[in-house]
Amino acid sequence: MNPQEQINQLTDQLNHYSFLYYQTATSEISDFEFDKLLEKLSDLEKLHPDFVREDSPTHRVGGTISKEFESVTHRFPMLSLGNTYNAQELADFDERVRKGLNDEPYEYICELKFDGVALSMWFENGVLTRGVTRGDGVRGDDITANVKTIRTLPLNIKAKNMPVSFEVRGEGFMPLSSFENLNKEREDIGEQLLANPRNAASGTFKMQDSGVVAKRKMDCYIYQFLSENEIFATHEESLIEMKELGFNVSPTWKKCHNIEEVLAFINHWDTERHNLPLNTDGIVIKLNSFAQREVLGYTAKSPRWAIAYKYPSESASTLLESVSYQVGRTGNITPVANLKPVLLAGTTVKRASIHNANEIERLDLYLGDYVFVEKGGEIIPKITNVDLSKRKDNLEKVIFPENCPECGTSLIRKEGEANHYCPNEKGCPPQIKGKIEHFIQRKALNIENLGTETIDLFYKRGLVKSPADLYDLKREDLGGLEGFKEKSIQNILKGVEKSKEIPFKQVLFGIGIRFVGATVAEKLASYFNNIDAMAKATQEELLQVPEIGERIAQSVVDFFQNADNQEYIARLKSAGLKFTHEAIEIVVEGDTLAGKTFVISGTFQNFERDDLKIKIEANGGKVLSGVSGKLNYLVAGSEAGPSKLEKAQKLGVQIISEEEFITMLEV
Ligand SMILES: NC(=O)c1ccc[n+]([C@@H]2O[C@H](COP(=O)([O-])OP(=O)(O)OC[C@H]3O[C@@H](n4cnc5c(N)ncnc54)[C@H](O)[C@@H]3O)[C@@H](O)[C@H]2O)c1
Ligand SMILES: [Zn+2]
Repeated sequence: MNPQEQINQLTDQLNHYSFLYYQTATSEISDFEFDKLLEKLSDLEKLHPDFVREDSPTHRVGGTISKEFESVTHRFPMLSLGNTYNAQELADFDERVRKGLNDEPYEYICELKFDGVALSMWFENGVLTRGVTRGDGVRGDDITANVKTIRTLPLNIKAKNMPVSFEVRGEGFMPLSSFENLNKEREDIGEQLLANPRNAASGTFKMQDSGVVAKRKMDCYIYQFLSENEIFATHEESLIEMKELGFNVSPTWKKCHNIEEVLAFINHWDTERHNLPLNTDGIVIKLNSFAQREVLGYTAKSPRWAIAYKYPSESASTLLESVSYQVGRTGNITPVANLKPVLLAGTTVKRASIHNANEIERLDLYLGDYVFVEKGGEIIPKITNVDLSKRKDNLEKVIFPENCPECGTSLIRKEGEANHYCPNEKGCPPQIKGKIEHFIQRKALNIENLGTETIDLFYKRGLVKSPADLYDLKREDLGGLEGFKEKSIQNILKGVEKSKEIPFKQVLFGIGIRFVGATVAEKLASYFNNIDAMAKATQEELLQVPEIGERIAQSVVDFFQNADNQEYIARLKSAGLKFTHEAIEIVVEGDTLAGKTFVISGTFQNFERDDLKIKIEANGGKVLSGVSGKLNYLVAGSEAGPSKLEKAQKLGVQIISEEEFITMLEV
């Protein structure tokens, strides 16, 4: 291949990876490999400037803008960062800075490189007016409503000495705890898990429904202040002042006077960063003085006064021994690689997920291959690629099975879905056992003393094939079981008995309707009050329930139309489970709000929504569901529905804040 062909090939290849990375949040190669290819292209371009293509990834910021949001032109371009992977490249950077500044003294500020999405927040007269993504660096998506759901982001800056208009930038992220909760919820309802917090964050910030974004408890670390006239002399000053103003500046930054101190910072955080509430993938080293930054300037893609040092993502090579196929509660089939144990980032890895059939095809796996496993931002290690240099002849190709490995039923793959699943809901053992495990979990029927092994045993003995069978269990049935002492038998039966007191919303979650997670079950329970009303509801009626969309509505309708499910519910009913919603008893506190009507919208600092409702009713007020001309007050929280606000304004309904509501109570 001649240099021009090579440049063409690399350009196409890198643009392809970038497209996947930014638009579909998937990576076909590791970031390290991507950056190596980019460096190779950049080197070739320097040698052959005539062949540089217009669409070269070396001089463009990677993202794009999407159709779903209004696009906004940045007042100051939002650039990327140059990156390095080793101390030598870092020393080279330092050398360039030193030369560029003609040996003047200088300082660096080191920060962690937070692994999320870059956000830009505009303030006018102290008020947050816009939140914008980086996009292609010149224009980004206006995602103001979503950005406003970030609790740590002040919506209003009171300080007097601020410019009329200014901008702060930072990294929006999904805290690891939110990420884990979200995946737990998805697991509960049999949905595909999200790969890593960064993808989850970039997907979440681009959602249309900011109510859903609010629930995901996103956060943002602020690391940059911008205004037309520079008001700070150094980056350090700006960080201190922004913190003072109430912005969420991570306290992890440090001033360094030379590259040795920078290296010490890098070493310190290499291990320490794993204790932070979010993923980080490196360190950002920035020149402290703004005047000196001006001197060094920018390339088309990144500032010359800053650089990112990326921690090499830990990767190991090991033998692929076999692939097993796990069947989930909802019939999802997940291929899992069984590996020769290998040490990776301090833990021994024996298994790695391969996600689905597409991934098997992409990797082109053979049993006996040596594969690279990486932990990256992911919780479960994954196979990134095959070490082809070690591939032997006559290996057996890994082929995704056509039949369920547990029950033999032909697998199904719905159009447009990546996953295969086993449709034999009623007869496939792991699906049956999975449903029972789902049913007894703490958030559902909370039956203590029943573990996976016991369920397995009960199932094998033909004692329990459905959660409903639990309620038919008798002392005598369990008496003959090996290893069961009288005491544990009694405990199990007691636990089953106690579950009859569990509130309807938890029972509804426990019965395991597809896509009905704990929160959705709660919404449905309080809307319909009992299971019969819900079972009779049409798709249209279900869509009236707050936050219930097409997919859930359809799944609920399908569930209740199925004769087996009807019998299942009937059995649970006759066992005495609660199928009626018991409204919380309201304890009267006073009558300050007597005769007044309220609609609640958004989220609140001092109350959960339900508590706010109780508070209003306890003080004699009435809560309505929709805004009308007769309504007295709309209590608007931090992400109040725009349509409700608009309607209230039109109809002249008084809109009050949470604080104003609290003051009303104090009168
Ligand atoms: N694997 C793939 O297929 C693939 C494809 C495309 C890009 N990538 C990866 O993405 C990288 C390019 O992404 P990029 O352009 O967003 O660059 P980048 O993520 O390497 O660096 C720039 C970004 O860092 C973030 N950042 C975090 N903490 C910061 C701090 N303290 N100060 C300043 N900025 C901070 C900002 O969001 C900024 O936009 C590549 O180097 C590559 O590793 C991978
Ligand atoms: Zn099966």
